[in-house]
Parts: sequence; structure tokens; C-alpha cells
Amino acid sequence: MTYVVGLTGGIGSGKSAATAEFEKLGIAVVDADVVARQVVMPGTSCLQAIAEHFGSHLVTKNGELDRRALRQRVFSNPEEKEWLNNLLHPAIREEILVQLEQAKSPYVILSAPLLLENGLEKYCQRVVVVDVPETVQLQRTLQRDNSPKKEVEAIMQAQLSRDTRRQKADDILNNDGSIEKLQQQVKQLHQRYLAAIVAQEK
Ligand SMILES: CC(C)(COP(=O)(O)OP(=O)(O)OC[C@H]1O[C@@H](n2cnc3c(N)ncnc32)[C@H](O)[C@@H]1O)[C@@H](O)C(=O)NCCC(=O)NCCS
Ligand SMILES: Nc1ncnc2c1ncn2[C@@H]1O[C@H](COP(=O)(O)OP(=O)(O)OP(=O)(O)O)[C@@H](O)[C@H]1O
Repeated sequence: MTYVVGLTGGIGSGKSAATAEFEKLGIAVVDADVVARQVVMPGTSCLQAIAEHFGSHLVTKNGELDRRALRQRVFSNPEEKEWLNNLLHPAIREEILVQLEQAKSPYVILSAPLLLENGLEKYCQRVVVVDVPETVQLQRTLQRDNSPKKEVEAIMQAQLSRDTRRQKADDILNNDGSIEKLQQQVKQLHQRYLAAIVAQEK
């Protein structure tokens, strides 16, 4: 399999902003959040299981998952979050591995908010963490999602702490500055990963 760089960070840390920069550099990105949407598309067994467990009202009239309703259910009830994770994480992992195999760029980014929580780093040669203070996470997510503060805080509580994530990182992207600063750091890491691949091939 191609050289895999795991990219993670808490909600609203800037994973999508960072992966967009890697894509501009011609690097394939496998995004767990995108895969998480694919596995609950209309007609999937996962969506059927969610409707059977939580109630058919979680499926909209056009047959799609009511994501906001499910978000409210699972992040206010740890047992329900556990049930959903146990259903979706195996399906997400399976599809991630398929997409990693299909990647054609010099290395591939596996972006996952729960990369470390779900042990996905075992598929990665290197792990980069997008790091911001919790206050910045909260402010940016509230602005982007227009979600209740308690809900975003519950999601943050369901994820690793900032310190634990930083300790497990091989590389850090500091994203508490401008987007331009993030772009500069991504370009530097890109050169390092290309050099690491050349060194590995020798
Ligand atoms: C609950 C759902 C439907 C809410 O959907 P919604 O569109 O509102 O949010 P979205 O999927 O974009 O997630 C927003 C952020 O929430 C965080 N998050 C999502 N799922 C989880 C989870 N199970 N545990 C902790 N944080 C999570 C991540 O930081 C994610 O980037 C959705 O998050 C979901 O299906 N989660 C379970 C699948 C999962 O664990 N995805 C993460 C893959 S690593
Ligand atoms: N350096 C930055 N300066 C200002 N705003 C930023 C910066 N980086 C990201 N943002 C904004 O903060 C919000 C969160 O960023 P982004 O969506 O990339 O985070 P994420 O980690 O992918 O979030 P999630 O875990 O919810 O998928 C977005 O609205 C994004 O445009």
C-alpha cells in the first residue's frame, strides 16, 4: 500500500482546511467523515439499522438520514453514541481500506477525527495532528455549524484531549493562526513526506 499519513484533530480543528491544501499539492485524501456519510446513504443496511434502532423519523421523506436529529440523539446519550459507533466504525474502516488501496498519489492522507481513538494509526506510516486550543475549536465550530454550545462540548468530550492527541503525533500543524500559516506548514510537511518516501525506497 502507498505511504499513508494519518491526519487527525478535534472537531473544528481544521482537518478539512488542511486536507484541502494537501489536495492542491496533488495528494489523494481519504476522508473518514466523507466515508461516514457514504455508509449511511439511502438503501444501505446501516441506514436501515439506524431507522430500526432510533425510529423511522430519523429518515427524511427523501430517504436520507436526518443527521442533525441523530447528532442530537447520540451526543446527549453515551450509550446511543456507543451503539452508533459499534454499527458504523467497522463499515467505515472497511471502506477506508478500499480507498487507501486505490490511492494513486506519492503518498495518501487518511483524515479521520477518531484516527487515534479507533486505532486507525496502525495503517499509517506517520501521524500528523491539526492542533488548536479548545477555545478556538469551540468558537470556529459554533460559527460554522450554528450548533448549541453544549452539543459541541459533548462532541469534544467524546474525543481525545488536546494533550493526548499531541503526545501521539509525529508531526503537528498549528492552526491557531491564519489559513496562510497553515498552508505554509502543509507545504513544509509535504516536502518532508516526499523525502521520506525517497529515503524509504533506497
Ligand atoms: C452523528 C452524525 C450523524 C452527525 O452528523 P453531522 O453531519 O452533524 O456531523 P459530521 O458527521 O460532519 O461530524 C462532525 C464532527 O463530529 C465529530 N464526530 C463525528 N462522529 C463522532 C463520534 N462518533 N465520536 C466523536 N466525535 C464524532 C468529528 O469531529 C466530526 O468531524 C455523524 O457525526 C456520525 O455519523 N457519526 C458517527 C460516525 C463516526 O464516528 N464518524 C467519525 C469517523 S472517524
Ligand atoms: N486557520 C483558520 N483560520 C480561520 N478559520 C479557520 C482556520 N482553519 C479552519 N477554519 C474554519 O474553522 C472551521 C472548522 O474548520 P474545518 O471544518 O476544516 O475543521 P474540521 O477539523 O474538518 O472539523 P470537523 O471535525 O467538524 O470535520 C471551518 O469553518 C473553517 O473554515
